[in-house]
Amino acid sequence: MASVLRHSAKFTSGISSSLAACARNGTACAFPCHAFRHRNSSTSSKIRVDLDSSTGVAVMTLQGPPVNSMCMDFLTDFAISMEKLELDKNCRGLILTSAVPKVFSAGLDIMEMYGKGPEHATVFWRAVQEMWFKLYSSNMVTIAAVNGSSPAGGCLLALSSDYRIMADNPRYVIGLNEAQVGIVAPFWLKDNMVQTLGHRQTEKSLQLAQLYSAPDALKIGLVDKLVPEEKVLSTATETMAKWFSIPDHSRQITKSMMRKQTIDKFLSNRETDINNFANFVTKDSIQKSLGTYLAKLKKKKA
Ligand SMILES: CC/C=C\C/C=C\C/C=C\C=C\CC(=O)SCCNC(=O)CCNC(=O)[C@H](O)C(C)(C)COP(=O)(O)OP(=O)(O)OC[C@H]1O[C@@H](n2cnc3c(N)ncnc32)[C@H](O)[C@@H]1OP(=O)(O)O
Repeated sequence: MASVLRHSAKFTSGISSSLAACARNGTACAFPCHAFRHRNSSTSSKIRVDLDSSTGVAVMTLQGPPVNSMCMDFLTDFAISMEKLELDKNCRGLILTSAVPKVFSAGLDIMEMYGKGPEHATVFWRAVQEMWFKLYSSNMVTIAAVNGSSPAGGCLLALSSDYRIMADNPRYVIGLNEAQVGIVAPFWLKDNMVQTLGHRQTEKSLQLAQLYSAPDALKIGLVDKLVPEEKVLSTATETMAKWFSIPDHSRQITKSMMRKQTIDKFLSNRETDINNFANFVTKDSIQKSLGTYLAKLKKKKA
């Protein structure tokens, strides 16, 4: 990542230090509390992170136009940012959002899977796994503030968070449409979706590669709440306060208990999954599907 965390915090009063202590200890603290904030910012080309140490909330803003697609740089920045936040005692919660108008994330960058050899596929898939694993197994409270369309890998970010708030715009879509692209959602992401939607709904969604409009996503439980677009981030911040009212240790143990089976299965099969992906994605037939899909995406504009 090009940049490093810059510590721009200004310790201006005893009030701010007691709020920071509140954030560290995981005790309930009434916020938004705008006074005397401590802010740490980190910016890379694809991702910006702003941590407010006084509230314990970090906002990770995806800023890779045109569509926040997940290329290697994006995945690397994401992993480094997550590691830093996870180690930061001032950080208890993470909000994911996008600075790109109308798009949360278009998912994996198809160019990383098209016309590349097995070595690249291996490195790329490990990075994709790592993104999911870091978010899904995070100790932080994670909230996806989905302020635009969120297909495939974009939906992965939302699904692996603890709570999903989406902009109430029927033109924004979310879902796992891998089958449409000619590829297959990995087992760990399928398991993640089953936990959220149940088996039957997941099976239909995956086989039909369904992208749901925001209202339909709410109906099936793929997102938890719809709010007007301009309120997505503020609602995420308010929601965070509710999750922060639970002591960190008991919430974290509960989260890891709920997610353990999926994580254990992922860890035991991680290398096989990478090999499967590398074999699968480099097959001529899959490359042909990806090429056709890419051409369709480009043609849309013409
Ligand atoms: C045996 C099994 C073993 C292992 C598992 C195997 C396989 C699993 C493999 C993969 C899992 C993959 C998950 C994925 O994430 S695949 C990516 C799927 N993503 C999509 O289908 C989204 C496609 N994009 C869109 O639908 C739209 O772009 C949009 C709704 C997000 C935004 O629409 P806009 O109208 O605002 O923008 P566009 O004009 O469509 O796009 C602008 C620009 O960006 C390019 N682009 C869009 N999406 C991608 C992408 N995902 N990757 C790369 N490039 C993308 C698009 O072509 C335009 O480019 P140009 O400006 O025309 O050059």
